Amino acid sequence: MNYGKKHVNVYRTYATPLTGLREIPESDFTGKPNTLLGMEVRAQVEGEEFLPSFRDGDNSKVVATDSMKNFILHHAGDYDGATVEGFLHYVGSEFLDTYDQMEAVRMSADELQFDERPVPDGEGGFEPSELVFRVSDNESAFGEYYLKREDGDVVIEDQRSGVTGIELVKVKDNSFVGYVQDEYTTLPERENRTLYIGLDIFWTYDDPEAALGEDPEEYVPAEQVRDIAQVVFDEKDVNSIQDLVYQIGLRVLERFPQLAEVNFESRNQTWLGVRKDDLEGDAKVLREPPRPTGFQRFSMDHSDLEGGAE
Ligand SMILES: O=c1[nH]c(=O)c2[nH]c(=O)[nH]c2[nH]1
Repeated sequence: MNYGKKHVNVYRTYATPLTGLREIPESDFTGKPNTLLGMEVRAQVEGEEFLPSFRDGDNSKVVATDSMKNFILHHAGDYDGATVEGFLHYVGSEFLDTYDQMEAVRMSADELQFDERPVPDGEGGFEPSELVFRVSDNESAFGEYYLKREDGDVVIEDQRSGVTGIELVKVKDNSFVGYVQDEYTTLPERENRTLYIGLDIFWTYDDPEAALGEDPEEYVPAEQVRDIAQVVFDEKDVNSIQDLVYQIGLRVLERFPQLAEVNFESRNQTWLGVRKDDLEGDAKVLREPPRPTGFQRFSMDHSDLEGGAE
C-alpha cells in the first residue's frame, strides 16, 4: 500500500556548486556550478495509518498529494547540497520528520538537464555563459532513496543512482557474429555494423550515504559514468551489446571502488543498411530499424573485476 505524487518538476537556481570530485581519465567532468538545477521528482509514501483511506474512505491521515508537491517545491529552496540524491534524502527525511503517519518514503528523480553555452570571453575565445543555458533532452542523472523511520530516526533502506537515456552510435568496428544458426535465423552475421544503442546505467554504493555527495571524493557523478560508456565504446571492438555492456561495467567498477553494484539496461536501436557495396570505403546509407526492439539487462559487482579487468 502506498501513494504519492510523480512528475513534480522543480527548478532551483543558484544551488550549491558541485566541486571536489575525483577526476578520472575518461572524463573532463570535474563539477558543475548548479546555477540551474532541474529535477522531475517522484514521492511515494507508505504507512499502516493510510489503510483507512483505502478501506473506509477515511482521509483523516491523508496528506494530499497536492500538498506533497508543495512540500517538495518549498524544500527545494532550503536544500543546501549539490546533488539530486542529496535533495531526495533531504526532502524524504523532512517528510518522515513532519508526518508521523508516514513510515517510509521512496523518493526518486530524473535530473532535468541544462547545458552550458559558450559565449565570447572578450579575449578572442569562448567561456560558458553564466546566465543562459540550453534545455537538453540528452541523458540525465537519476537518483532514488528509500527511507524508513526506525526508533524515531530516519534510516536508509535502499539507494540507487543512475544515468538514463544515453544514446550512442558507433559508425564501424562492431560485429555481431557466432550466434545460433537454425531454421529461425534470418539475420545475416555482420563483421562490421553501425551500432546504435540506448543505455541506462544504475549503481549502488557500499555506503548508501556516499550518494549524498557530502564527501565529493566518494560521489560518482552521472556525467563521469556517461563519459566512461562513450570512451569504452570508442576503444573496444565489441562482438555484441552484451560484450560492450560488460566492458563498460568493468571500467566503471575499476574507477569507482566505492560502488557495490552496476546495472545495465540496454536497447538495440541499430540502423539497417540500405546501400554499401557500391559506395567507397566504409560509407553506408542506413535507415531506422523497425520494431520489435532487442534489449539486454546485466548486473555486475567487484567479483567480476577479478576475472577480466585491464
Ligand atoms: O548486440 C546484439 N546482441 C544480440 O543479442 C542481438 N540479437 C540480434 O538480433 N542483434 C543483436 N545484437
